Amino acid sequence: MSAHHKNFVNSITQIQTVGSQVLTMESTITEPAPQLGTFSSAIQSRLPMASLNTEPAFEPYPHGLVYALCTNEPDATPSPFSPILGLSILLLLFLVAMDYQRSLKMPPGPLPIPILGNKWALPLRKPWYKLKQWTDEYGSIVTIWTGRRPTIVIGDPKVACDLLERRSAKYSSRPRFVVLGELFTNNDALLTMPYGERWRATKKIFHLGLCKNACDSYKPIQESESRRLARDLLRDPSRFGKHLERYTASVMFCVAYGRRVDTLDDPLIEKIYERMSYMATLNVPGAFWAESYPILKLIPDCIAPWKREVKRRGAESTKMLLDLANAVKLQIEAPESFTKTLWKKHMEQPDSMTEREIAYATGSLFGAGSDTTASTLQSFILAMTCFPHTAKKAQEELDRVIPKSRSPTWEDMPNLPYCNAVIKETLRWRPVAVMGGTPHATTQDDYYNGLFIPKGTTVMGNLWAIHHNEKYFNDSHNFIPERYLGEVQSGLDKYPSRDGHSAFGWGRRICPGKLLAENSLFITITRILWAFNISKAKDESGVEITPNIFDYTDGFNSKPQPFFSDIKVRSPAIEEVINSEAQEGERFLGRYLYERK
Ligand code: HEM
Repeated sequence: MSAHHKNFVNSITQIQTVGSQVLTMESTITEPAPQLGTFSSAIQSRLPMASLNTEPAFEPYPHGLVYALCTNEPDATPSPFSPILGLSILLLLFLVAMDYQRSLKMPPGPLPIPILGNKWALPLRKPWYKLKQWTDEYGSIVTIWTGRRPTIVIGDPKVACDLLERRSAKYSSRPRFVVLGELFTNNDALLTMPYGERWRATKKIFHLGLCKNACDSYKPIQESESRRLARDLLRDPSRFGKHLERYTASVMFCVAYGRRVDTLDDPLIEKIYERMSYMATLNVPGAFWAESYPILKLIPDCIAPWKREVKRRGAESTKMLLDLANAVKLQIEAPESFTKTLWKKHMEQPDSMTEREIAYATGSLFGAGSDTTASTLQSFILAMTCFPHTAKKAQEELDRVIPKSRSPTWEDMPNLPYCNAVIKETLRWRPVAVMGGTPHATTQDDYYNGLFIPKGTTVMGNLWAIHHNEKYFNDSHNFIPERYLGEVQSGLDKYPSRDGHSAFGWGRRICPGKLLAENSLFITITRILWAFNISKAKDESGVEITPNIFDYTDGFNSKPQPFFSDIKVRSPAIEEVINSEAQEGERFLGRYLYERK
């Protein structure tokens, strides 16, 4: 019997002492030690993992009920509850036995409490650290239990490609999202939609607006907005995070609705961002008991304030998306956009999609595309601040290829291998969808290397473990673009996918906005490197401020916490080009600044 299975047997006996378990089995989250002095020395010496000073938050545990069931003393007076109690205990034991049988064949994992699973051991804050720790302990494929629902956590890119790509016919659904999917969006957003006919039809709609030809047609928007971004960085470099957010918001708004975002103070944009951050809180593993016990969804709204709130916000959000889509319908003179294309199709074939589907398709586009790209760009600035020698190498390449009189363009892409490697390394080093984005789910039973993966299993590719797997990337927290130029990979396993990272996910559920995002990353990253020197900012006493490369936000998408960076234009000649190109960009974008009716 394996250690894992012995654990499970032991755990059955622990059901009666579940209360004390909760007190004693608190987990410690670990992450690489924050750098105190120099970052590079910390990296080189691979400092031991240190405790986070923030304790994981635990929710109240309903152990009282289970404990009462198990310790009920026989009563002298026959009680009408005794048969019910007896039956409940029998049912409980039956379920425990079934779970045990099933788990014997499944990949190993941490000790679950029967019926309750491992939820209590998974911290709400930055769960990807704990998931990686389990990968290190149990292997590249680990089972954890959310209530009685199994989740497979993958920590090796080869396993992820074997299952999520090569066997994508079985691995392309989504788990049940009781709160975000069913209560908040009624599963109308592609991201949480289960695999099937409806998903295929919606995916076709996305393909229409995000295929290579469509993406080529968006390039002038991306180029013009990135010219404006360069001027923003020139005028007010300390607010670089906000400028990057405005850039991606504007590109996505132009693509989705044909209207640009001139400032993030636009109340509409504030509302959209507020919706997105609310959605991110609904998707954190362990945040809602109804995810582990979907039966809780049936509690009447009047006694479930959490449910009332989710539904209220869902209705508000649908109204906002419908208003946005309808504004385009009414605006005949609005430039071409994803929404306009869908309305045209709707007019030709009214049955092809509903108004709500149009609203959700374009709403998902903005929601999935703006924050992800902006966060990746912020990670790029963080990398350039902490690893300035890589920026210098990229600038040497740019200076060789680009004449002084202009900034980089799409045509330069094949001649800039080092810059392309910087982009790949950014996506590997700090993937914004740090736990692999929305998890997949299986639609059939399967076996992998003799291990059973039942139908309905949630499957998560933990990018934090996959992109920092030392079998594929040595010194993985060090920013080394040369990995993608074949210079330092010797002795390591070859990464199993063509990109050399999995930042955009896998198989049939791979990010449909990948090409649009890659285009944005190319045009902004090369422009920033061509135009600016990026270095550590200094405090009032002239001492350099070293940002903490592990200081990232919680939530579904993780981005760097605000940090200081010194961004300075490289020469007066470049400053002149930035200003004149920004003017041209503004002229082009004029058509995207129409008044909403
Ligand atoms: C750097 C930027 C981006 C990153 C890192 C990223 C990453 C991801 C990841 C990891 C997934 C989950 C894939 C999976 O389940 O295997 C995903 C899904 C998705 N992404 Fe992106 N994404 C980015 C930009 C975009 C953009 C620009 C758009 C839209 C134009 C977009 C739209 C979507 C949609 C709609 C899905 C859901 C697909 C489905 O469930 O079938 N993303 N993305």
